[in-house]
Amino acid sequence: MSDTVVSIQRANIYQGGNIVLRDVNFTVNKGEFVYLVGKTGTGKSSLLKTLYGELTLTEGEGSVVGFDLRTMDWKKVPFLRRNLGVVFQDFQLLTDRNVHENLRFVLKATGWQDERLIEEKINDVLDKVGLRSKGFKMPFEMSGGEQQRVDIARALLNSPKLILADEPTGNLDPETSDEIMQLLIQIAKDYGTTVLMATHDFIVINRYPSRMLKTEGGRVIDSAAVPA
Ligand SMILES: Nc1ncnc2c1ncn2[C@@H]1O[C@H](COP(=O)(O)OP(=O)(O)OP(=O)(O)O)[C@@H](O)[C@H]1O
Repeated sequence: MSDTVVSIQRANIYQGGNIVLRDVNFTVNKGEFVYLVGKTGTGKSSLLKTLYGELTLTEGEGSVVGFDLRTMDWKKVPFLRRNLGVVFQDFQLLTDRNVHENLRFVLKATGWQDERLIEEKINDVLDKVGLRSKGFKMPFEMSGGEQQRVDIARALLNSPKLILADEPTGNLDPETSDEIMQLLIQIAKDYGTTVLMATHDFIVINRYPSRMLKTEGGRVIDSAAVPA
């Protein structure tokens, strides 16, 4: 049981009073790499938002990295978020400061105080994404692929058990998408980090096949639950 990182059971997910997904059932274990796919408007973002506490789960059961989504309130959301890494399509780096300062900002905001540990952590995550020598660069001086690596480094700062990635290759050319995919898969393998990645990119999925959760017709279909 301790290997379960995400568990959603009999969940109904709503947006603005309308049901978007019903009777959602799946679990994801430590170190798994899982795609979240589905046509536009079928509920991928709603599901991700439920997992990171932006949408409240009101029906069914859910736990994410040990947090019970049913008892989640606004006071607990920051604690949940500290145990997650979230990676978006559009990087969302602070444009007025360099890479090192971007990472430092997040650590400070999440309660880190010891300067030596902060330095060590920043170097550690930059190493993990292959950007050790680029800490002084401003975001606008970096390529899209490098910015996405910084975003992944930022997601790794608090050693999350789970990374939620929303279209992380959406703005990248095929070659750079490959590099980012290899990095995410490597992170899952080397550190046992679970990755749940929403994507429309079937080139990526075909090159790096893995378990898929598909939103369709108001349901979530789990490729792991469908007999071959
Ligand atoms: N804040 C909101 N209020 C009301 N309805 C919403 C809200 N956000 C999304 N919806 C509706 O919920 C449904 C699912 O939207 P969602 O954003 O989860 O889909 P998606 O699969 O992530 O789409 P995309 O791939 O375009 O991001 C859609 O019908 C959408 O119009």
